[in-house]
Amino acid sequence: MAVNSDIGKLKKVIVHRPGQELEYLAPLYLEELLFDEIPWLERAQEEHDLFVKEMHKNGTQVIYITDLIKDVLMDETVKRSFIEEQLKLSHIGNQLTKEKVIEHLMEQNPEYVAKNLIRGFKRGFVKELKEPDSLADIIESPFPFYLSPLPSMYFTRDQGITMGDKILISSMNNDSRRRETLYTKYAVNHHPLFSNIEPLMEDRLPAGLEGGDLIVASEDLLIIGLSERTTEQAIEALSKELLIDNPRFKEILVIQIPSKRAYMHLDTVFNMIDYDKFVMYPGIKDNTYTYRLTAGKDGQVKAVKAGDLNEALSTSLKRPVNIIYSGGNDPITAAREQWSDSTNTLALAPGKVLAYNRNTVTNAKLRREGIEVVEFEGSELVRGRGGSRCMSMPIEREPLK
Ligand SMILES: NC(=O)NCCC[C@H](N)C(=O)O
Repeated sequence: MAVNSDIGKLKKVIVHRPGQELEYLAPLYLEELLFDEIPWLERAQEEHDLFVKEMHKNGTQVIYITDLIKDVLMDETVKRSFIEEQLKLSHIGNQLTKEKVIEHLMEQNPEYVAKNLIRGFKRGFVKELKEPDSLADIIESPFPFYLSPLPSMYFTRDQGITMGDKILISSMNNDSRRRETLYTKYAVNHHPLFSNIEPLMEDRLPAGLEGGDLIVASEDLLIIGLSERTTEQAIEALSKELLIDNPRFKEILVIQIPSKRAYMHLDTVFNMIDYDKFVMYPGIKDNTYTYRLTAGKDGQVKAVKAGDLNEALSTSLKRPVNIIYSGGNDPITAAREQWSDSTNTLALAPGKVLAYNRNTVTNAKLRREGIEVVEFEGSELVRGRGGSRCMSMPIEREPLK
């Protein structure tokens, strides 16, 4: 089981079917939970099922993260530790209340725990467990949750990245997404599915490194986005690990994109779709910078500016590359389709991508450039600001020829 590219035929992938967490979204705290709009759950689930169906047609094994967690929570010790770690990151201010919630969850079956820690718990829930008599229980607060919902849970890409036979658990930039990675961590550490995949760096990664910023371009080359979510500190720590301490790549190419909500990760504006083809949102062309990181002679990572993106990619991949601009030649269309994740396609195989059908101009352009585009409807899913790449965590791809 390994991932040595971002385009090899997709064999196994981890996803999350959106659940009731989307019904806990409300306008007052949308920004805090990193959403811009409120999706309609039933339709979002139907769309997600279509997304999964297309992957099945491609011969991909699709695994739901909640199923993995249900399995690992059968062990009572693991269950307690998972619940306790989740609650450490909660808004529950009173220790007794926290203990009551832990005991309540320990009495529930693994499915309830796996799903409801994603859905979240409202503050009013405490009344079912104990007299709300502590200051923390009764305090007036505009935020109605003891445990926030995790509405971005269906963007499994961001939660972990398989590189070769190792997996890196992301260190999320925002508090509101931090609990998501506990699902990945517990699956990786306790589920037999991961018996051949080792975790990388464990808890040694500084905050600010999310999967949407990483592209395993080849066995030798890792591309990392320096973005709103991924910091230079985290990139430096990861490069030291991957280039010097436990060398896995010959080179890391950093692509710095504008730090902006609409482009929160590299894969919202730039993506690899074939051996030599990339799709990119043209609106960031003039504000994108590249840096090449390699192992220096002194046991330190050496960074140099890598210049023009096309040249940098060609040099790193040792072949000429074709950067295909999304949205046609019209800046308004390009910006509209970027907002709807036109570049956020998932490679099912080299030159074959899964994409939202709404990005008609980009999809037509990709086809003209020889890419096979498989479409699905994602009008509700897109409201969370992510496409098929964001919604998938590949754990096995066929090696490239
Ligand atoms: N790789 C991605 O670009 N993921 C999309 C994440 C969307 C989520 N609502 C967020 O803002 O973090």
